[in-house]
Amino acid sequence: MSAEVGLLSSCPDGLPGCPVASEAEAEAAGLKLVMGRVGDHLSLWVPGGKETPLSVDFSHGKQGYRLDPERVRHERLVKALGKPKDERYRVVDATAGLGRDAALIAQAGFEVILIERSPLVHALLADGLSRAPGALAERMRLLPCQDSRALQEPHLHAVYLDPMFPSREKSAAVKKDLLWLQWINDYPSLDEEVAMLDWARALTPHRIVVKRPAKAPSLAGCAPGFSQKGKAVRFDVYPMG
Ligand SMILES: C[S@@+](CC[C@H](N)C(=O)[O-])C[C@H]1O[C@@H](n2cnc3c(N)ncnc32)[C@H](O)[C@@H]1O
Repeated sequence: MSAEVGLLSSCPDGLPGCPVASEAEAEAAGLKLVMGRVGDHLSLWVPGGKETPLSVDFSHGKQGYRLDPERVRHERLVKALGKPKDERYRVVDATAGLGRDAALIAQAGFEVILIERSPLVHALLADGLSRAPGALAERMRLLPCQDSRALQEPHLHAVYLDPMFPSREKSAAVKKDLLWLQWINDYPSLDEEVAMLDWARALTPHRIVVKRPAKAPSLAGCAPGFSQKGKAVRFDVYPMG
């Protein structure tokens, strides 16, 4: 079950959560997270906590560094996607989250369609995209908040999937933002994993790429054609022709 989030008045309208007048009120109510604006960034944080609030920023911090064009081509995700063929430059990121992987894909030269079904995560992502540098924002199109399986989009180079997977590490070792995402999102069941892979196949992209923790079983128990393996994560590639 997803944790309830305290919503300050600076949040966009219509988000699921519990309206609060202040961070202190959210803390007193025992809410695990609170959302509101910190400067011009829509942000999520632990009320009364010491951690830096989480927001989406494609220009600064770690994300800005990862998007350096020289670094991008060495990224395993970009290698897993391969080169576009038949003039197909579009990739659907069906589990867009905070848009970090989508930004890498866009920076590698693809047009990315981003889909995110969690309204809170979607709001953070939309806010980050509204401040993204023009060249990057032009290649990233965020669809309204929805389940990606509603989408039917032909002529794709790839469908990219990065569904939540329960971390085997203790909470302290899990990165703060990943842990907070785990609090507000549910893990997919095996049936949902199967449905996700079936949906991706039905779009007939050149390939499907799935991000998994290094030691996790493959999505829906379906063996990939090959994998780009790293220490912590791997990218399973399902070539489709
Ligand atoms: C692990 S996060 C993705 C992180 C992302 N790759 C990034 O770079 O920030 C998984 C996200 O997928 C979203 N998600 C899972 N299933 C989905 C579906 N069927 N349709 C749309 N979004 C989905 C979840 O809400 C969650 O935010």
